[in-house]
Amino acid sequence: EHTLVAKKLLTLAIVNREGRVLLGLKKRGFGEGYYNGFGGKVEVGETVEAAARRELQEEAVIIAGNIKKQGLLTFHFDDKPQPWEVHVFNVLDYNGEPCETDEMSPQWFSHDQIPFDKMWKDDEIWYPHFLAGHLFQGEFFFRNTHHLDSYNFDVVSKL
Ligand SMILES: Nc1nc(SCCc2ccccc2)c2[nH]cnc2n1
Repeated sequence: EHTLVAKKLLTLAIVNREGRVLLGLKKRGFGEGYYNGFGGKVEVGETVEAAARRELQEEAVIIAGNIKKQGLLTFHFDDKPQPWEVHVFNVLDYNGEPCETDEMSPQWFSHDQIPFDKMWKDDEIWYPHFLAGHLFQGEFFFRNTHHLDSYNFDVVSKL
C-alpha cells in the first residue's frame, strides 16, 4: 500500500567563492570525522532557507548574504525509518570570518582538492554539478553510513 513516511527536513550550506569551498570537519554527532557543508534540522515553523542561514551562523559563525538553492537530495538509510530530505544551498557571499565551533572546524579547499575520501560517498557524485552551478536532484540508498548501495541522480532545469 502507499503509506507516506514523513521525510526529515535538513539543510546543507556550502560557501563557494573564488574557486574554493568552505567545508567543516564535523567534530561530533552524526557524520563525525567527515568534511561537509554546514547544516542541520529545519525547526517547526522555520523556512528551509531560514534554517540554512541559522545553521551556517551556529556552525561557522558567518552570516550568509546571497544564497542560491541548487540541490534537493533524498537519503535512505537501512537503519533509519525516516528518509532525509536535504536542501543544498550555495552561499554566494557572507559577512564575518569563519571560525571553529564545538561542532565544526572550518577549512577552505580549492575545487580540485576537495577531500572526497573524508566525505559522504554521494558527494563525489553531485559536487561537480554543484560547483558548475547546476540545479540537481538525487536519491541515494545507503546500507550504512559508509556504504552507498545505489542512487538516481539528475540535473534539472528547476527545483
Ligand atoms: N553531504 C552530505 N550530507 C549529508 S547530511 C547533511 C545534512 C546534515 C545532517 C546532520 C548534520 C549536519 C548536516 C549526507 N547524508 C548522506 N549523505 C550525505 N551527504
